[in-house]
Amino acid sequence: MAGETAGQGGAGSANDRQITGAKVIVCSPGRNFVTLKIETKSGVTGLGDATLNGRELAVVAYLEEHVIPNLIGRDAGRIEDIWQFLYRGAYWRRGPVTMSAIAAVDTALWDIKAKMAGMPLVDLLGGRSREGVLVYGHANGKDIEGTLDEVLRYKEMGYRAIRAQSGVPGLEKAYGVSKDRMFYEPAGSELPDTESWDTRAYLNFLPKLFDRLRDKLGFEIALLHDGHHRMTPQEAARLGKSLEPYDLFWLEDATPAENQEAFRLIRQHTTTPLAVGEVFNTVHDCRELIQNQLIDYIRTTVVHAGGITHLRRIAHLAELYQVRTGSHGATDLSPVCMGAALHFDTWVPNFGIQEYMRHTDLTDEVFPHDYRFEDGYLIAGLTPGHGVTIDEDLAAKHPYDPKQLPVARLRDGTLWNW
Ligand SMILES: O=C(O)[C@@H](O)[C@@H](O)[C@H](O)[C@H](O)CO
Ligand SMILES: [Mg+2]
Repeated sequence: MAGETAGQGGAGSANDRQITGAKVIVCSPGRNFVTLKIETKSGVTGLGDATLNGRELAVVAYLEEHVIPNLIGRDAGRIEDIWQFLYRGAYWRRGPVTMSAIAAVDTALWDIKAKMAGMPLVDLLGGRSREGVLVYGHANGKDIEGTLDEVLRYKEMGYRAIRAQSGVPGLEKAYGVSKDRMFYEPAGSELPDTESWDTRAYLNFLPKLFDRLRDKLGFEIALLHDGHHRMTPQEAARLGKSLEPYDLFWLEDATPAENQEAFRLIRQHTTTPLAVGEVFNTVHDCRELIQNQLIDYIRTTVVHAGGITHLRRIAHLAELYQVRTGSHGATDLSPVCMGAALHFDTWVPNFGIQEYMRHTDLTDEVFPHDYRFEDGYLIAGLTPGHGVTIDEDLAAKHPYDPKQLPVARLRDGTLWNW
């Protein structure tokens, strides 16, 4: 770009920072991941996660057709300007596909900038606010005793916070209960499976699960639960109230949050902490929730909420209203997202907790990384950048495998929120 000299866009010269190429790597080491790799003239490259579970190829097309051609020749150091170009310049703003594509670019550019500055991403963001990032794991079972066994197993593994999801009597399937004990992969078929749902059965059952868990565990371990968008506000209020004796760390996705006002009704009835936001893509999806303190934790992520640049804006707004971060971290967010998220989590002042569903060993081989689990925390590494790379040869051995998320229907056949 005309008139640029070293220092205007960060480490290295503008020439070094010039974007010379970018490519999308799609792979499926057990599940699908979409990764954007940006190359600069200096040879320094950066990675961003662009995985949108069940809609992966939409983001691939968006990146390849509408984003990458606009990146070539730009200064990789101008992260904000590129973000604004991709957001405002798109005209059709917001939404999961657009914001996941922008997120991948943004994450890769932050990775490049930190590498060129020779520092771990957390230092570029402002330095460590904590040594380790408190994480929660996913324990689930087909019934109360099965779930209790899994919660105890996660406690043995060193987790200090554990999400508990159980099968519900009378229902063939329930959200969050996996066939494979460690790795819950809901996108299990090329076209959506149909799962049946009965909210009343769930509402009458769940307090019994947490009563048993607290009776066995006591109150030291933080317990979480994901309602996964299934309840009406009034039903969520009833559940939150019934769970108060069990001191949950949070009740997540209590009701669909397109209508942010719905949380006011839940808030009036219960002190159970509320978390929401894994499906949000910009600050506009959660502004009223945060400003009216209708929630306690915001679940937005690096990969689905516009990258580090936008997630930082959401966290700053949340900080003003004493809302803490609690980023989504399911297995359908790649290790690239987890790596960047951990640097963000280690810096962000109003940190709450980080979801950590653990990836399979094969996924970790495709995405070598320097973060590690220790005594209930994840510790971000000291490698310059976000600390995650990709083994492209190994990735190429695991091609895309079309999968979609399930749908849910009530007993009368009504299509419901999965
Ligand atoms: O909180 C969670 O981890 C869940 O809501 C996710 O497992 C979610 O169902 C998947 O990420 C959807 O792809
Ligand atoms: Mg969730």
